Amino acid sequence: MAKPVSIEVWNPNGKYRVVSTKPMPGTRWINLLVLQDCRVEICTEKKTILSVEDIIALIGNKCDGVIGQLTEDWGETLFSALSKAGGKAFSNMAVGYNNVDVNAATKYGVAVGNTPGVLTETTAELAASLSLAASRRIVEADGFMRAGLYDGWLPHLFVGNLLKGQTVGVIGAGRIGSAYARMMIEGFKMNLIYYDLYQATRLEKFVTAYGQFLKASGEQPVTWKRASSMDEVLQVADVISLHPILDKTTYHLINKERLSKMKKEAILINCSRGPVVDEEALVEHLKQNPMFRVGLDVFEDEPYMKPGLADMQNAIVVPHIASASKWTREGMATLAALNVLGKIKGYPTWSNPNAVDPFLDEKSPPPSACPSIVNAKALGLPVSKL
Ligand SMILES: NC(=O)C1=CN([C@@H]2O[C@H](COP(=O)(O)OP(=O)(O)OC[C@H]3O[C@@H](n4cnc5c(N)ncnc54)[C@H](O)[C@@H]3O)[C@@H](O)[C@H]2O)C=CC1
Ligand SMILES: O=C(O)C(=O)CO
Repeated sequence: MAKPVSIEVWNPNGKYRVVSTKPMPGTRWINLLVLQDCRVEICTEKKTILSVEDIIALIGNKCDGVIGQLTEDWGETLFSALSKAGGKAFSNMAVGYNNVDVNAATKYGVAVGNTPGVLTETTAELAASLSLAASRRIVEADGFMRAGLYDGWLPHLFVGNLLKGQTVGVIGAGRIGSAYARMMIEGFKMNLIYYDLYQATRLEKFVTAYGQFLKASGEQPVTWKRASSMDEVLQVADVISLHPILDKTTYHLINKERLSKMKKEAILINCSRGPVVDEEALVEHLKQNPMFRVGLDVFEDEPYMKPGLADMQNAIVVPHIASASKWTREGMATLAALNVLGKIKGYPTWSNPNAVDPFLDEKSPPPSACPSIVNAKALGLPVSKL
């Protein structure tokens, strides 16, 4: 770091120094930290992505914990700097933590938090929005209107796909993948095929029960299938949505060969992480297959798009906004702050990171626990009995 970064300070005389690398939505997260004797320093630098050097400067000589962002490279260098400054806690303001070297954090005794659950429905809603926008060509049609090209109703104007009765394919049927699947099944009566390393039992039960309900109402029941391979999903589904974590096993999960297995008129949605898709291969596929459509919230080299993608009419692109609802972003800030606070105060970790609601209830104080620490086991941290 060359020069000091600009900061805003809350509770200057607080005992514990907590740094947030970005201003975050809402004030509850600040109040919770201040109430527990933290001096909160928020980086207000007008630079979207902070470098490792910027963050080292923010950490300084004494820092108890940091709340960071998914755009930052939290590896050996930063965890070593944080540990030298006496820090024992870091939390991403995100559920995904592929930007964090968890082993390095563990080596330096730093707990790594993330923010599961609070963004499940919001993210799934964006995936559903992109699915609808792509199937009904909403963005193309909007551009056509604004360009003054509409001169009357035509039988062939922006004809898209009907979702009802088609098959939705989910790759990675965890929290978000399952929530998305439910929206598409319940909302549009699509059948489900999914691929995950684990069985999505609750999702399967839901589809079975919903299918029975539809049948009892005299309607066509919906069905589900757990695919034995990802390729089966690609071959069968009309709309495919990607929701796995990003790791070595999911890097370029969708590549040239896999794209070629999908239906020519399929829709591919990605609200997981950009590198899950080989974006260059995708651009080529979009060029060769004009009826194939994609809805992308994430990109391989964010904030950039691969050459040619922005020119494709059959692609809808939005800037990583899947979790961007007010309630969710405020909740993410709260969970991230409570992860850091909990570790500083020596609280145990919450027993179930899939059930973090008690931390989000603004009317009552949060439990004395860290909502979600991903290396809790490796660090031997106690588990909350609450
Ligand atoms: N675009 C955005 O703004 C957002 C993106 N995300 C991304 O979504 C990801 C998923 O989040 P959650 O659903 O909360 O996580 P989760 O852990 O509940 O679900 C991930 C699922 O992926 C599955 N999986 C892992 N490796 C796989 C593989 N090789 N093949 C197939 N499935 C595999 C897991 O078994 C799990 O069921 C996050 O890790 C993050 O990267 C999450 C929130 C917002
Ligand atoms: O939480 C995440 O992983 C995101 O991508 C932003 O919500």
